Amino acid sequence: MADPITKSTRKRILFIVNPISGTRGKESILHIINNTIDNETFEPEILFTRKKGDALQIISEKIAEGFKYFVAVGGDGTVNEVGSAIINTDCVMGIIPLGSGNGLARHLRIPLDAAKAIQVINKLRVESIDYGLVNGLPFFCTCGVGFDAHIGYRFAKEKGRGFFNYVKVALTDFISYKPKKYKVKIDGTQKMKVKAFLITCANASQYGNNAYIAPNADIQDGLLDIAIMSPINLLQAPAIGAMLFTRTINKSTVLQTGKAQKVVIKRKREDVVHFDGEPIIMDRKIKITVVNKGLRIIVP
Ligand SMILES: Nc1ncnc2c1ncn2[C@@H]1O[C@H](COP(=O)(O)OP(=O)(O)OP(=O)(O)O)[C@@H](O)[C@H]1O
Repeated sequence: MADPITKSTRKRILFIVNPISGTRGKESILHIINNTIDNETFEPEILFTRKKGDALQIISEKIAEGFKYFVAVGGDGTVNEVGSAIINTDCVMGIIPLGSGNGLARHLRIPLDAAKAIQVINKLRVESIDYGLVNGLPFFCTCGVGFDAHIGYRFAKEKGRGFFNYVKVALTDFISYKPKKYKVKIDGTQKMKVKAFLITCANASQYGNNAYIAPNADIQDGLLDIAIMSPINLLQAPAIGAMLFTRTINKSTVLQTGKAQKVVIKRKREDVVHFDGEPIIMDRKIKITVVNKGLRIIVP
């Protein structure tokens, strides 16, 4: 008599690889995933994106096929695409951090080594984290206006990726960048007019590459950390840079900080905004809010 057909109880997991993220080639990742994933728990499939925005389309099709686990293989832009596709669902995101900055993975202490990141996925410890919305667009690490948005815009046009290209763009543009005037309203009550080098709303503590703009950010507290940096000159820049990387920027006199559920920023005209380092031109008025624990994610 033939064996009865048994339905697999393995969890279907899709690895979505962004081939252009970071500086490393992605050929070896296929072997690393296949050799490391726990095949008793998971039934893996691996797909490469072909263009920006692909992940959203792929994920909506795969949810219909019964997939619940989606792994972003790339940097914060890839994490943003995968995360945005599954917010407020019972789907779960994993990360293999192969990008340039890897801010969310670093915040969550997901190992930067691919095999070790997959071992974290195998353990399947799931937590819910907050995400932000900037004029309706989700972000998981940071969003902002000013110099960081300007650099995101310039970096997106660069052919090369990676930390050194990022630093090259930042150093080249620092001298010519002109701080701008903003009206800021925090939680509907606190109003201020500022001239700022940048304004960042942080869900996670860092931009990526361990550059901590909001060292005390808690990704589960239902609040955004606001950082308003006053205009700085060339002489101040090295010390400010050092404070970013030593988690002490919140002690600097050039930074005003606070926590909020809602921030409204008004500028003179429409201009660039970044969400997780991805640049986009937005209206002069930007509304930034936070959704408490709206994304399920695998953490160490
Ligand atoms: N196949 C593809 N071809 C071109 N661009 C892609 C493709 N797949 C995704 N993208 C886009 O590539 C951009 C960069 O990806 P990602 O942010 O993951 O890498 P990164 O910039 O090197 O890392 P990080 O954001 O951590 O600094 C994102 O805007 C993403 O949407």
